Parts: sequence; C-alpha cells; structure tokens
Amino acid sequence: MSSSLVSLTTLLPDTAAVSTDDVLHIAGHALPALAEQYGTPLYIFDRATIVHACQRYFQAFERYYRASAVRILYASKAYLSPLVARIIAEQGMGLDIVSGGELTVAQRAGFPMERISFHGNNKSTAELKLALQLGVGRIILDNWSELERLTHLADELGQRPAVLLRVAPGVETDTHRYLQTGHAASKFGFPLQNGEAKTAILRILGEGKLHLVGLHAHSGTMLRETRPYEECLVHLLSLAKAIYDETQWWPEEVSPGGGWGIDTPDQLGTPGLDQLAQALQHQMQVMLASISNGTLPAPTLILEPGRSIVARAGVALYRIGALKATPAGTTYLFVDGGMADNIRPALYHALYTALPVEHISVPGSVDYCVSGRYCESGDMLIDNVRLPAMREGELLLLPLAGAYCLPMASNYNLVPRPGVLLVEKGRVQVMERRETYDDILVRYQES
Ligand SMILES: Cc1ncc(COP(=O)(O)O)c(C=O)c1O
Ligand SMILES: N[C@@H](CCCC[NH3+])C(=O)O
Repeated sequence: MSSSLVSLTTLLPDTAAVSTDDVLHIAGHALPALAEQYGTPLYIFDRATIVHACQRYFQAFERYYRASAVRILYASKAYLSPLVARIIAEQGMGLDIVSGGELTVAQRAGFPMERISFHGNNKSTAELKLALQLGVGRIILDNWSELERLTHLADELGQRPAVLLRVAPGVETDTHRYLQTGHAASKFGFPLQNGEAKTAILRILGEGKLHLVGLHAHSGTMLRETRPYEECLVHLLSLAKAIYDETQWWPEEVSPGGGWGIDTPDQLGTPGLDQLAQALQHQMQVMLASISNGTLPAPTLILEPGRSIVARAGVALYRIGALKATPAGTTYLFVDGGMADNIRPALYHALYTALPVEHISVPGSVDYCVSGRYCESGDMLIDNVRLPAMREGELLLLPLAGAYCLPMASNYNLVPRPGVLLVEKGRVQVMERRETYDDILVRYQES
C-alpha cells in the first residue's frame, strides 16, 4: 500500500488495496472499471467492512456481558437497503427504524419483525398501525400524543404492544448542535427534569394497556467519550428506581441509544468499543449497587449503532468535470455529484477528504476546493484538500460516505440520485439502480 493510502487506511473500507499499477481496488474490484460499467456518481459499499463492524460490537460487548444481556440494533437511518438489512439480520442484530418507509424496506428484506424497534418523534397513526399489524418487537414512545394514539390503537386491535419510553435525560454532548438529542430542550423524548417521564410511566403502568418493557435515552451522535452514555444510564436507572419504589415495576431493558463516533480526517483515534462496553458494564454495576445493594437485576442493555457500522464501508466515487482557478486563488475541482448526495458538509460542516483512484501514490501538490454540480454556493464537499494535479475526466473518491449521505439525498436541481453497489470478493451487486429522468418525470401528474 502506498504511503498516502497508509495514512488513510483508517478511513477506507477494510478491503481497500492498491494494485501494482497504482489503482485503488475494493474487495478486489478496480474502481475505474466499476465507474466505467455503472457510471458516476457511484456509491460503493464493502460487505466485509459492514460484517466486521457488526462483529466488533459483539466481540467488545460480549467480553463484559453475557450474550443474552446485551442486544445490538443497527440504526437503519444511517443507510438502509434490503441487502444491508439482510446482512444485519445474518449478523444477529436487530434494527432501529424511524418510519414506515424503513419498516417497509425491512419487510421487503424479510427482516424478523420481532427484532425491530420503532423510533421517531412524530410517527403517524398509520405508521403505528402498520407496526402493530406487522408485529414489530418494540415501539419507543416519544410523547403524550403518541402514547394516547398507540393506547387507543392497541385497544382497537386487541393487542398489548411492548414499548420503551424515550426520556430526554438532560445530558449534554460535545458535538455539533444538530447532532445533540438528549439535552433538556431536545425535541426527542419525555422530559426527565420536570417529572413528565415519570408521570408517563405511571400512566402506562396504571392503564396496563401497553407492555412497558424498558426505558430509553439517546444523547447524540458522533460521540467519542463514554460520559454521555454513563450519564444516560444513571438517569434512566434512577428514574426506574423511583418508579420501582412506588409500583414494584423494574425495566427488563434499558438503552443509552447509539451514537458512537468514527475516525474522521480531522480527528483520528476514536476510542475502541471495548472502552464503551466496559464503561457501561461498570456504570450499571455501580448504579445497581447504590440504588438496591445489588438486589435488583441488571436490565438487558440495548445499543443502537448506525454510523459506526456503515460509515467506513461506503465510499463515493465521482468523476471530475471542469476545473476552475479563480483570481481569488481558489482552484475548484467540480465533481458530478455534491450536496444532493452528501448534504453533511453543508449541514454540519462535516469534514471529508478525497483521493485519486488512479496514480494513487503520486504525492499531493495542488490545493483544491472540491465542489459539486449544484446551483448553490454552499455546495462544497471539501473546502481544501491537497491532491496531485487532477485532470478533467479523472475519478475522485470520498471515503466515509457510508453513513447519512444517501439517506439524506435529494433530487435538488432534478438531478437523478446515484447508483449504489454492494461489493465483495468476486461479486458485485447493484444495491440501488441509478435514478433515471423517467423516475423523476413519473412523479408529475399531468392534467
Ligand atoms: C435514537 C437513536 N438511536 C440511534 C441513533 C444512531 O446514531 P449513530 O448513527 O450515530 O450511531 C440515532 C441517531 O442519532 C438516534 O437518534
Ligand atoms: N444525520 C446525521 C446525524 C443524525 C442522526 C440521527 N439522530 C449525520 O449525518 O451525522
């Protein structure tokens, strides 16, 4: 592997390799050949990297927990397709979904419904009904309106669905404001501090129409420290103890959510999952000892990783169109995708890097601003990256494109969405076919 690639290995899929003619391959497939055959922009997911990421979760957590004492659900909002859902199912994970659309994809994949948890702060009655009809395993209650509607629906359908109550725990995280979800003013969950979470639990238990199996909190995403998870556990178990003292109810399950971070070009050295597993196990034991002298059993721990399962598995492959040097000194390198397939730089100022796909070992010599094709000044994928001198028609690869790029994609400027491949050794599967103009036109109703 070349030296420029060595420094990027932590950002690239596990199977990335450079051939003797200096061309980047993933799972043994030369990227220029894939671009030629399937067109660009092209998103490519490496199956092995997804599988390894799932295995790393089990390995880390099963060092500190009995296998039955921890359940890992993949947060499908990070990226979902029927093929990915099948990989997740094969790995023995559950699925965290947030919409009827994600539920439908899971259903298409034959994902075991009992392993699905349905999240969301504004699930429609139709979505709740679909979830009950399909038999999803858990519904995570977010607010009073949903609590009422679900109770009513359950009555109507003669079911007693299993639910967790999502709590807004008042836990702060050190991430972009849009990546925080557990602070006191969060739009997600029942507030803890003003007693609403407790009131909601007492109401569910009093009515007995929903089966309350546990408590949930999610403090944010892109976390690189265990503190917010530990604080969530402390809050959830303290709340549970207050309820226990009044009702003898104790959670079977407790979840501090997902959100574990990944290495990014600006920040390498994300702590290993072992650290998270150990911290959570330790905090659970400390809390149980302090609130009950160890007499109350440890609830099953539920984790919901998304980004840390798929981000590194996916890369975005673009073809360079025009280059433009401005009098102000910026050299633009225009690619055939941009903010409509990756809104993250514009929305969160997320930092990406890029590398050429051919002549990969040639050292960087020019500073480029990688800009998309969209009619928007903010359509900048990378403000500044040093690359070898690039030419029109060459390919450019963005690592870490597996999470939250395609799921947030749009048809801005009515540009069709990219094609998506799943690759493994000796096999290429089209996971999503490239959109066509007909796909766009079909939406318009002509009178
Ligand atoms: C409730 C919940 N669980 C899990 C996740 C997954 O987060 P991540 O992809 O950062 O692991 C999110 C997203 O922030 C979330 O809101
Ligand atoms: N979509 C976000 C994170 C939000 C995750 C869901 N609460 C991202 O790209 O990082």
